[in-house]
Amino acid sequence: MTNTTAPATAPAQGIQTPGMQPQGIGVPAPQTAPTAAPYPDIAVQAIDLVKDYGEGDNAVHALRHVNVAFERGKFTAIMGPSGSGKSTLMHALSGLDTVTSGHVLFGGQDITQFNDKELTLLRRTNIGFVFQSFNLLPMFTAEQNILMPLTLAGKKPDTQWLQTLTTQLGIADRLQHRPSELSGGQQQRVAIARAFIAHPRVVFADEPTGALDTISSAEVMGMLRRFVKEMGQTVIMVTHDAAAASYADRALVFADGRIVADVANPTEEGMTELVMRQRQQATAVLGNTAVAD
Ligand SMILES: Nc1ncnc2c1ncn2[C@@H]1O[C@H](COP(=O)(O)OP(=O)(O)OP(=O)(O)O)[C@@H](O)[C@H]1O
Repeated sequence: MTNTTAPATAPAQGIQTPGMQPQGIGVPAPQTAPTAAPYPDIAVQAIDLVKDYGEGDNAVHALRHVNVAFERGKFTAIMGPSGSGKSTLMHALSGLDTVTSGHVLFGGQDITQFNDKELTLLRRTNIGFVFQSFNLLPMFTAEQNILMPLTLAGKKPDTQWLQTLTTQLGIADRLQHRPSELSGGQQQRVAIARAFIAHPRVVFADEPTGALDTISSAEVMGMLRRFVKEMGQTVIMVTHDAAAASYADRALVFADGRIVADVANPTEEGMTELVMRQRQQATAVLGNTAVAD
């Protein structure tokens, strides 16, 4: 078992912004990296997570000792300026990328200790992904795309769940169409059905509304929210869209590899203001650096 440098508690980190209610989970962090789920309410947790790209003077510090726990059955949005570390955190939490130091507990298991085979199995059975560009396979029908995670895992299709999901998403009559015959909003709904088909513990969504118009975005976000509220799913979403973030139970704001705000029940206006402030601060820092240079 590996010793961690985790603090005694791992609260949701960050500056609590006036007028916004903080939502620190305050989960006691384990003193050593555990192999069983000690905190059943936590779906995934980052402990003292560091990710550096490159070394020495050229190193980019993408994650700077991030501590955060994501509750089961909650919808969390991650916002922040470009380059602040949002995607890096999501890739670390979902086992898509390695970290420099620290731990990721997924269902209580330290996945930073997993080998490639274990990570592939984890992603196939416990994680669903939704991407900005849908990532559907063009030669397959909508139904075949949705069932792909089960097909790859050699599992039988759960026809009842397929029907429930596609009815809820309003695509039950589009299942025999190929992606090119569907609108962007419909393609994203197919991608969402695919993300949930294998009953994953966590669905990670990376800019799910980035390629959609305002109306399709609102529909897709409403559906994600329903899956969380009515079916107890856990969703973690990176977004630049404050309107999308307002569907979440909680929003984290990243800046320069750190969580700088942790907001419960975010509103579009509140998140727009917060992210704007972070962007201005980042620009001011860049300006000062240029002057100093
Ligand atoms: N493979 C890589 N090699 C070197 N640097 C990288 C790599 N991937 C990311 N970075 C750097 O790490 C930092 C964080 O990047 P990350 O993609 O996590 O930011 P982000 O907040 O998701 O940005 P965006 O909103 O633009 O997608 C950035 O400075 C980025 O340039």
